Amino acid sequence: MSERAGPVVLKLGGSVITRKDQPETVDESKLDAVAATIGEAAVDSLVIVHGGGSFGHPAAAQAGVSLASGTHDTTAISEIHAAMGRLNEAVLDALHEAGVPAVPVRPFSAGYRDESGAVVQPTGAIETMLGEGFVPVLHGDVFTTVDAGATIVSGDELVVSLAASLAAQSVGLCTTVPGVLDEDEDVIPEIERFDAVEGVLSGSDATDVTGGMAGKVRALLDLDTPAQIFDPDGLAAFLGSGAPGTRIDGSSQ
Ligand SMILES: Nc1ncnc2c1ncn2[C@@H]1O[C@H](COP(=O)(O)OP(=O)(O)OP(=O)(O)O)[C@@H](O)[C@H]1O
Ligand SMILES: C=C(C)CCOP(=O)(O)O
Repeated sequence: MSERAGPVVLKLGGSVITRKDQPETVDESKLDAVAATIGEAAVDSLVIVHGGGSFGHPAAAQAGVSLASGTHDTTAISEIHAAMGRLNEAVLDALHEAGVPAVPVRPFSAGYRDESGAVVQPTGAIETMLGEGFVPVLHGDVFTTVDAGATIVSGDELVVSLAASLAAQSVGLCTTVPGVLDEDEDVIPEIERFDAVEGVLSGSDATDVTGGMAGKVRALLDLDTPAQIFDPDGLAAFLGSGAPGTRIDGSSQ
């Protein structure tokens, strides 16, 4: 019997669904547009992860928390998690409006970072949700961390963890740029090694505690499944099994 293909794993970048230049501001038109595209796509097994945008990053920066820097301040932990909850609710509302059977998965209560810094994100509940025809919606979050209280887990890290543990059939990251751009602002078709593009990768345009495009490319090169980085104009193509934007494939490393 053929193995059932794993899900499509899709990241909605915080720079797409929020106005990263304004605190806790959803970009309603962009969010509704990507939700509509997802609702129109015929994808039978889909996991969505969204970023923190102007909800999570400012709250984390204010508390001095990042991928590597943790806190034991439970007020700060609760505030970051609550900010991400507000964004997760807005994303779920937009997906429901578009007819997507989305359900929330809150990483702070579902996983942790171990003593080596690796993300441990159990998938039993997520696999059961997929089996019931639901679309699990996770997000970058504050994340309990061995010997550091709580750090930040990025949506990109969750995408990598889920893609591996769920044997994703494809991985897509929808952000504000049509792909990873070279020094001439042209889309780089494929990236197989970080050092080949390090010079053109910088952080994000706004507050970002998880490394921006450089962090994204580095995380995706560790994946067994090639990933695509594209903007909302490429989303329909990606969900239709196309390969828009930049392909990140670290398998030859
Ligand atoms: N070489 C590059 N090509 C394209 N974008 C780049 C490059 N270097 C830096 N960037 C910046 O990276 C940003 C995308 O990274 P960012 O982390 O903001 O994405 P995101 O996933 O949408 O956000 P979040 O991490 O909050 O979910 C682009 O908007 C751009 O400003
Ligand atoms: C900053 C927080 C809480 C989430 C970070 O997730 P990302 O925006 O996907 O990097």
